[in-house]
Amino acid sequence: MTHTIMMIGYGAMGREVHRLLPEGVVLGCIIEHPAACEALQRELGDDIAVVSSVAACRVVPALVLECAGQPGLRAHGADVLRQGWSLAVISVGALADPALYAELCRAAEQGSSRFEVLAGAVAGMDGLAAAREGGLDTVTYEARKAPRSWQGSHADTLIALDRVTEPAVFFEGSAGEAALLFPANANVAATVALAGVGMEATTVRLVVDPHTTRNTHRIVATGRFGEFAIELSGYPLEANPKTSTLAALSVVRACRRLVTPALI
Ligand SMILES: NC(=O)C1=CN([C@@H]2O[C@H](COP(=O)(O)OP(=O)(O)OC[C@H]3O[C@@H](n4cnc5c(N)ncnc54)[C@H](O)[C@@H]3O)[C@@H](O)[C@H]2O)C=CC1
Ligand SMILES: O=C([O-])CC(=O)C(=O)O
Repeated sequence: MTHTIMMIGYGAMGREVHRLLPEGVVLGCIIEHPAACEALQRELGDDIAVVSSVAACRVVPALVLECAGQPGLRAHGADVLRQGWSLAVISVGALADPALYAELCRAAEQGSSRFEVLAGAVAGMDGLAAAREGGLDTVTYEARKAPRSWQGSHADTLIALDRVTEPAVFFEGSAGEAALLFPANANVAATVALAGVGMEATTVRLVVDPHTTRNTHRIVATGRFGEFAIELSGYPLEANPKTSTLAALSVVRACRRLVTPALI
């Protein structure tokens, strides 16, 4: 049996996910910016429809993968859910906006559908969400990336990225603030918050490190379960140094779950 999926956004991550789709999963439709549709349709040929809205999509996807960035989730997420289609979300930071979160929940109720928050570039979200059931005391999250990975973000206004010679913390605040101020770089802050103690209570530190080529994520949690510290040092995608390879792989895993009887 073949499962047809749809993708919102076909940038660095979308292309990597497409390349690694498991056997039995095919990409049937892509939603992209209107300006990008024609060239992308030419590039991909007729087997994949490239459209600019949910309404124009002629396939009924088994799963919709949002790989479009926070504005893409805002633009199309609710329409997908109202259609009754399952949505896997990678631009999780957009959910730090309570109005969007509520809109997506309403749309899911209307369409009898659901959206899944993907773990993305980090690990341990299963353990954190389980620990929450017993009560969590503190959760902190630190992201450490090279200057080129922060370039073009809000970090440019906080620190001279091209002049740092030692690791430097340029942002400390809540997960909600981080996720919305750094839409292409701090989605994980919102993921950790949603799995744990929420957008306000999750403490976030963002670090620029001129000595690293990795995207490193460190999560420390304490609670009734005990405590854990997880550090994940990921390779950035070549096509976009802001984005970790593992984030794309977590989208591939969501597709794998369509074709395996045992869910892991
Ligand atoms: N949860 C996580 O761990 C992570 C999440 N992300 C999220 O994934 C997003 C995608 O990452 P990349 O592929 O590396 O970014 P990218 O910038 O290479 O690709 C984004 C694609 O989405 C398209 N797009 C933008 N707005 C759209 C809209 N309104 N409708 C349809 N398509 C639209 C763009 O044209 C582009 O092709 C990031 O912006 C970020 O929000 C990235 C890394 C980690
Ligand atoms: O891919 C990463 O390392 C994390 C990232 O960009 C995000 O949280 O938005």
